[in-house]
Amino acid sequence: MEDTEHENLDGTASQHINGLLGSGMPPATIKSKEGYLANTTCTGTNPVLVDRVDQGTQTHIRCFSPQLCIDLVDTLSDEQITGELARIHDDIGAFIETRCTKKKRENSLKQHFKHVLMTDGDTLTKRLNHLTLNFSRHVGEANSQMEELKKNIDAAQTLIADLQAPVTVPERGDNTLISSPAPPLSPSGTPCSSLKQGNPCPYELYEGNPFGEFTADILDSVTDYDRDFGNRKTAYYGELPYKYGGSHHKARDIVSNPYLKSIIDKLKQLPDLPVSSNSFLVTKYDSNNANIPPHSDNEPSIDPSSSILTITLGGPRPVVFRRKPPGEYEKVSITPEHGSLYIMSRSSQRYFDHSVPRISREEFKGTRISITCRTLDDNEFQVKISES
Ligand SMILES: O=C(O)CCC(=O)C(=O)O
Ligand SMILES: [Fe+2]
Repeated sequence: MEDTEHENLDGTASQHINGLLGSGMPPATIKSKEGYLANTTCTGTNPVLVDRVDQGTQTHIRCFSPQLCIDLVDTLSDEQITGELARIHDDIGAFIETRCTKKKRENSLKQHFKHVLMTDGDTLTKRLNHLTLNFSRHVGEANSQMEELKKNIDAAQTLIADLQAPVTVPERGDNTLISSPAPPLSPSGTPCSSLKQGNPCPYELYEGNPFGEFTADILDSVTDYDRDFGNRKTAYYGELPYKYGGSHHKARDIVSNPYLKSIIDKLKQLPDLPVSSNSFLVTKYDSNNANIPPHSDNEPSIDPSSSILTITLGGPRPVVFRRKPPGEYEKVSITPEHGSLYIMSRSSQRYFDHSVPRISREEFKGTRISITCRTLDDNEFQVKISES
């Protein structure tokens, strides 16, 4: 900080010592003639300079202390006071004439240092405000950089998960799922026939309708939906919380929904289908407008080796799969029947998205409820039940 000009009490201008406490600046020297207070040869130790440690830089500094000056005025001799005043006032003759008594001169000197003290106080406040402002700006910038970093980490984790997932490069004309184990295919014809030859199929149908004995109506009546997305309602059950696309579901024990549990128990007993799912999302499509937009189930929280199994109960709704660019934007759709199960691999999410689009009123044949089962990874992206 530079030395500042300030008005003396009597209206004359003089530079004053401006070694701000804590400012880290070296103490300024008194302007022309050295006064008694700051004159080391006079006092031996230069008492108006105090040692401080600057908090910002942790450096040791010597600061001018106007308060110490005020305290010392009482100890000065007449001659010393006059010397100090001479340092402050250019026209000392005129000054002495108007303030003749020693007491008055003492007071004048004290006033001078009080003024310095206050001016320094103001400067300090301004500087502090300035620093606070700068600091908040830096904190703001750091926060947005942190957000950006989090997004990048998420994206990187997804990429790593995708790369680590077992990918079976399909033979030309091989329309099987992009991972093993492959469950039995539906006898109802070859799926994915509309995909270009050589492109792997994003789903596989489990043979038959293993969940035909269950009903959408009963499941609906016993299910406590925890999210209403406007276009669909969902209820989540699982031992870990589940986070996707800006939504967050708390962990909820599936035993609280015995009907759903009996459906999952059945799923776990299906032959040729090892199920390690620990996360169950019930989604209700109760009108022609109900839908889920195109998306991929590619959250880092889903175990890279997880299969994504979807059980359908109730009315038919087409599920559309699209091959992601680069390449052709091919579409393939299925209409899973009541009681059926379709399976996607986690790795297929890298190549395809899927959706349940709106349909016309005429096409709507009743509420569809799907149960999507996934294996969530108990990794850093998940908060344990106890913390949720
Ligand atoms: O209802 C369906 O078949 C799809 C549900 C789905 O894609 C999801 O929950 O991520
Ligand atoms: Fe999905």
